[in-house]
Amino acid sequence: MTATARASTAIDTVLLDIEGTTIPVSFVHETLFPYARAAMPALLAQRAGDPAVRAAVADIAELAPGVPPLAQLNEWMDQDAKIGPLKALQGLAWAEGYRSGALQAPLFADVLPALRRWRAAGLRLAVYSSGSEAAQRLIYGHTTEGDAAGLFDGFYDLRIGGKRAADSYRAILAETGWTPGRTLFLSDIVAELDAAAQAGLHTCQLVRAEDGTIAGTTHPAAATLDDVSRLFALPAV
Ligand SMILES: CSCCC(=O)C(=O)COP(=O)(O)O
Ligand SMILES: [Mg+2]
Repeated sequence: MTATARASTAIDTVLLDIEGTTIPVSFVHETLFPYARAAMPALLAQRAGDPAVRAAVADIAELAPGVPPLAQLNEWMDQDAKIGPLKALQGLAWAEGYRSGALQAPLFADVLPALRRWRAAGLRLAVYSSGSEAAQRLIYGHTTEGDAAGLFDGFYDLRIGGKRAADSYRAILAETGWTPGRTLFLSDIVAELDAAAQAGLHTCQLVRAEDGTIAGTTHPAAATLDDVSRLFALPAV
């Protein structure tokens, strides 16, 4: 693996992480996660008949037999566990926050202009996050700069597998038919980039000053999506 981008490579698809890549870690950890934690007891009690809640509770019972669902969810939230039923229920909790206007997602300032430019130039854009597909559509549908969800062609979540496993990226490639050598994965987390690189994708680490991201040494690094444009010869300002 090399930390030098191959600028001559014709990238046609950009797959993006969310937290720490397009949206500050602080928004997820200091706004979204506490909002979901506070909403969880009422969500379980008042919407127990909702098929999505029932399915998540059934998944919890299978993963943690005999543990009360709320206790298990609190433990997972304490651990920041990336696990399907927690992510599904967090997404349901956030839906109400976005609907009421209590939640609005702050994109890093460079994100929307770059995504619009890339998209206008014909690049395919997709999201891969541990947050549920519904939560991904919500966060991009309710940014402080308006609805940006339409910029993306695909949304991939834990259904495909965890972000630190190379097989997850292989599964996305198998499902979409994308060419790995023309696909660029952007994330702030080196373990995720390592997994994507193992599957043959190009990688670039977003090292966000606001998040205090620690730069690795094994992937090209960029402070903004404009830097990504320069490193990978994507349409730039
Ligand atoms: C859909 S925004 C919330 C993201 C989330 O729940 C999370 O755990 C962060 O995951 P990511 O894979 O984007 O780092
Ligand atoms: Mg991230």
